[in-house]
Amino acid sequence: MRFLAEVAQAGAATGRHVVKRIGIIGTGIMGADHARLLTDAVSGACVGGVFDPDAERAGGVAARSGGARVFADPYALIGDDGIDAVLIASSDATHEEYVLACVAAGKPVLCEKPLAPTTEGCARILEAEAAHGSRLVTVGFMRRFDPGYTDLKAVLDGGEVGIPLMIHHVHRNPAAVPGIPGSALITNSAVHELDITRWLFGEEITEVAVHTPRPSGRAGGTRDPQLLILTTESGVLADVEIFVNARYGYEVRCELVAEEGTVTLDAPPPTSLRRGGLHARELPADWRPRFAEAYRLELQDWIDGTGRGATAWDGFAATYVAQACVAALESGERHVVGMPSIPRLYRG
Ligand SMILES: NC(=O)c1ccc[n+]([C@@H]2O[C@H](COP(=O)([O-])OP(=O)(O)OC[C@H]3O[C@@H](n4cnc5c(N)ncnc54)[C@H](O)[C@@H]3O)[C@@H](O)[C@H]2O)c1
Ligand SMILES: O[C@H]1[C@H](O)[C@@H](O)[C@H](O)[C@@H](O)[C@H]1O
Repeated sequence: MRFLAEVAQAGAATGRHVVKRIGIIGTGIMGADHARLLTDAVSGACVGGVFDPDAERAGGVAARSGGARVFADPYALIGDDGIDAVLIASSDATHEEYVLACVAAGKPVLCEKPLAPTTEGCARILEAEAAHGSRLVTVGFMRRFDPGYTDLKAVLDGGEVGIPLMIHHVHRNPAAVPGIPGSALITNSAVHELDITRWLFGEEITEVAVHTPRPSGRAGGTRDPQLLILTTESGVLADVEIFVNARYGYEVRCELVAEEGTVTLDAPPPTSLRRGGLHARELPADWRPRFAEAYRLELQDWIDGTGRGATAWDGFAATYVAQACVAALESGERHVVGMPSIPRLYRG
């Protein structure tokens, strides 16, 4: 984020240590976790204020963040002179209105994924940023900072395994809210694989298909699991198994298949137990332990203004492909994505 970089430079020039005061909107699981990281694990930042409709929850996070202010109005937080940048971790449907308010106020904003659940909502954000004239928005696709994914990309980009042909993704959660629509598996969960596939290969997804086996009896009527088949511009085939009621734990892994070899991204930690005829490794209950380092690096990058995070365009593109996948799920047919061309603000 250019603004945060400028603040840092100003601090360096005057010899003062500048701490950016972050306002957090939404202090549920992710908002609380980001507040903890900003307070304890990220340098150059503090939590300046929080808002959540659940005032008690907001108060608890503020107290654990060194006594941050609790705002009664999210727009007052966004407009406050004591808040340098905003982190949005409220529910998906609320992201658009808060991101637009941040852009209107000229404040850098890190918005949890998805940027917005609809392409229309994402497009309104692109228009607002274009009218502002520079990038303010970062999207919380934290896998771009996960050491496993960055290693995999380095091997691929270094040419060590040659031309990529296929990638197999597995994304499993232990349990989801019973009966959620099948589309939510795509827009809320598989959207990570849509982003990471674009990022890994540096190209767009052009065609999608979605297959469903008989649904798990544990899914309360949801079409779960699903198998997404994606084709990229150069002809790489990516399959994504998304299974949000897998019961046994949280797991994300993948295997890249290329002309000269394969690269496997397995689930950390590396420690495993051999005992009584078994070789076992503990699995986390959710994404926070699995991607702890990715969240920390993502936040540090945002605070430092290095700008490696996903842009509003990346947020738009992921939602655009997700919408094509939802159409493919509903029709049972293959869909051509037809991605619009990238606006000038996001080129290069
Ligand atoms: N990057 C990741 O790996 C990751 C992981 C989990 C969740 N997420 C995303 O983070 C966001 C939050 O997810 P969560 O798991 O923390 O959910 P959560 O339900 O635990 O928290 C959401 C919070 O938003 C608050 N909220 C509801 N309506 C609001 C409004 N109008 N204004 C402000 N706050 C409002 C709720 O009171 C709640 O405290 C979601 O968009 C989700 O998709 C990202
Ligand atoms: O909102 C969460 C989050 O984005 C996690 O990273 C993902 O693994 C889950 O499937 C999803 O429900």
